[in-house]
Formats: sequence, structure tokens, C-alpha cells
Amino acid sequence: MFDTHSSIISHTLANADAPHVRQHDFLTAGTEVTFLDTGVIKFEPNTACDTSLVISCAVHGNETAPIEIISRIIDDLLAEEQKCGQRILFILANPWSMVAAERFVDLNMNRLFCGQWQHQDLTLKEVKRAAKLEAYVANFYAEEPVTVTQRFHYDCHTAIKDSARARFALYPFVADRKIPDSQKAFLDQADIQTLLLQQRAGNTFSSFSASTQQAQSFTLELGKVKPFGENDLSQFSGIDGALRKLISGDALPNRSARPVDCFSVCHEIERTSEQWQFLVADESANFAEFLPGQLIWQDGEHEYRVGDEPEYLVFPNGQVPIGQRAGLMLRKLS
Ligand SMILES: O=C(O)CCC(=O)N[C@@H](CCC(=O)O)C(=O)O
Ligand SMILES: [Zn+2]
Repeated sequence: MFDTHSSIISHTLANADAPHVRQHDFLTAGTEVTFLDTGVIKFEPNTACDTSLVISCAVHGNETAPIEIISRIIDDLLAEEQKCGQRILFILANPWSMVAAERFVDLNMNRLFCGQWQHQDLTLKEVKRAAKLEAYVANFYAEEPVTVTQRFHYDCHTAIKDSARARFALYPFVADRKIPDSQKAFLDQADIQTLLLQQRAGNTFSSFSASTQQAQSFTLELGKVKPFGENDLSQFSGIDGALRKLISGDALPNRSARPVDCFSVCHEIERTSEQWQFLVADESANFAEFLPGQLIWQDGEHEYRVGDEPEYLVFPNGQVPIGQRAGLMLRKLS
């Protein structure tokens, strides 16, 4: 599918703007492989399976460690060195931002899902791609055989800032949603001990699959943003192993999951105007603690102060465009 010295990373980088010719092949073991679009490849085993699994990365093109991990898994599946026991759709979401080594080119793609792309300039590449990715994911789930009873989506990212908690997962908001034990076991296997529960509907890729496709979906923050070739992939062995196990169709080890520390989003910080002031230090790490009463932002007579118990900040970024998220304030759940 890729030439012998290539990988999905180099193919995606070299073909970001090339028209894609859909390819279709069978591996020796009977697994059907469909190369649907640049950076989008589907594996379907010829044995009965119970899970449809979407694994995405590169929604932000400079978040390279998950792209490297996932590319290796794809190589191993194609070489039949990794067992394929479930249906999987792999997505390298934003080829142009990978080429530019930037978070995005025109628009933050992870704010374009759940149909948000419809309200943007439809000539922009990231806008068109978000629409296509929604369709690929919806079709992938719609075409699943009757044996499939579970839909999962892991959207893999790395964070801009250092973090007091090396890895964490975000669980998109869907009313009355509860995390099944199987997902807790997956997070444990992936060495992810921190979980953020979103409290309102979002327009991220994981929100799309959770709210419109009934998938168990997570955004996974797996480490820190680094350029291609500069990642220490040994720090990503947890997610690598957990994904490989899931893909193989073998049961996760039967150990009880270590407890996950849960945080609930209590305030979404938005940059509201040119005058808006973010009153936290630029170098604040993810999960920095702020004490009751502390002023976090101010815009004229509007402000946000920490409530009556400590709060924690993730994704602080005062440089976002007006109207966009500049961080999330969290409360730790007991
Ligand atoms: O480190 C940062 O500031 C951003 C890292 C990142 O891309 N995070 C995702 C989280 C998506 C979610 O809320 O589920 C994003 O901002 O899109
Ligand atoms: Zn990201």
C-alpha cells in the first residue's frame, strides 16, 4: 500500500494536496485493507469481531508522538506482525498542519466537528476535511457487521504546556453518560490515571463520535508537543500497548483498574475581547493549582475568581483568537 521505505507519515506528508486514489487489498490472513483517503486507512478482519475502533491523531499536526506511535501500528498491521482482531479506522486528520508542523493552518480543526464546519468558509482545506472525516467515521460505524456491539474512538493528542499529570483523558459531554469499566481498564492499561469530565457539549472530534455515533470516545493527552523525530517513544509505551491489545481482539489483562483521579470542568475560560486579560503566568503548567478567591481573568467589569475550593487549570493559552477557549478550570472530584 505504501512503498517499502515509506510509512503513512511520509505518504501523508508527500500527498497532502494530491488527489487520492482509493486502494483496496487483502492481507494473507484475510484482513481487508482499504486506503480511503490521504491519512485514512481501514482494517477489517475476516473473523467475527465485536468492536469498531476509530484511532485518530494529527487533528493538530504538530502533535507528533501519537502520529509516530500510530504509524508504527499501521506498519505492523500491514506487515502482519500485529494481529488484527477488530475493525479499525485510522485517521491522520490534518495533513496540511503536519506539513506546516503547526497546530493548524487556517482554523483549529478540533473546533469544527459536530457540524461546526458548516458555519465556516467551505473553501478552506481544514473545513472540508472535517466534513469528510465526519462522513468517514459515520460510514465506518454504519457499515459494521451485526457481531459488533461496541464503538470506541480514541483521539490522540499531546499538550503544549508541561503537565503536573503526564497523561490525561477528556471525556466529552453526553447527557447521562457513564464510563464503562472496560474503558477504565483501557485507560489503566494505557497508563492514564487522570480523567476530565466535560460538562457541556463540545465540537471536538471526540464529541462528534460520542454525541452522534454513540461511541465511547475520549480525547487522550499523551505527553508534550515535540517535532517529528524528537519524541522519546518509550514514554508512550502505555498507549501503544493498550491500543495493540485492543486491536488484536484479545481481552485486556484481568486486573482491577487502578483508581482514576477524576476532575470536572467547572469553568471554560474564553477570550472575550481585545481588552480581556489572562492573569495567570504564561509558563503555568497543566493542573497548576489555584486557591479560593484567586483572580484568573478579567474583561472590564467581568472576571473569574476561583470558588470556595481549589481549582486546577489545563490548556492555558491567552493567545487564542477572540471567542475561543483559553483554558479550562477544574475541580477535583473525590
Ligand atoms: O495543550 C493545549 O493547550 C491543547 C492540547 C489539545 O489540543 N487539546 C485538545 C483537547 C480537546 C478536548 O477538549 O477534548 C484541544 O484543545 O483541542
Ligand atoms: Zn491537540
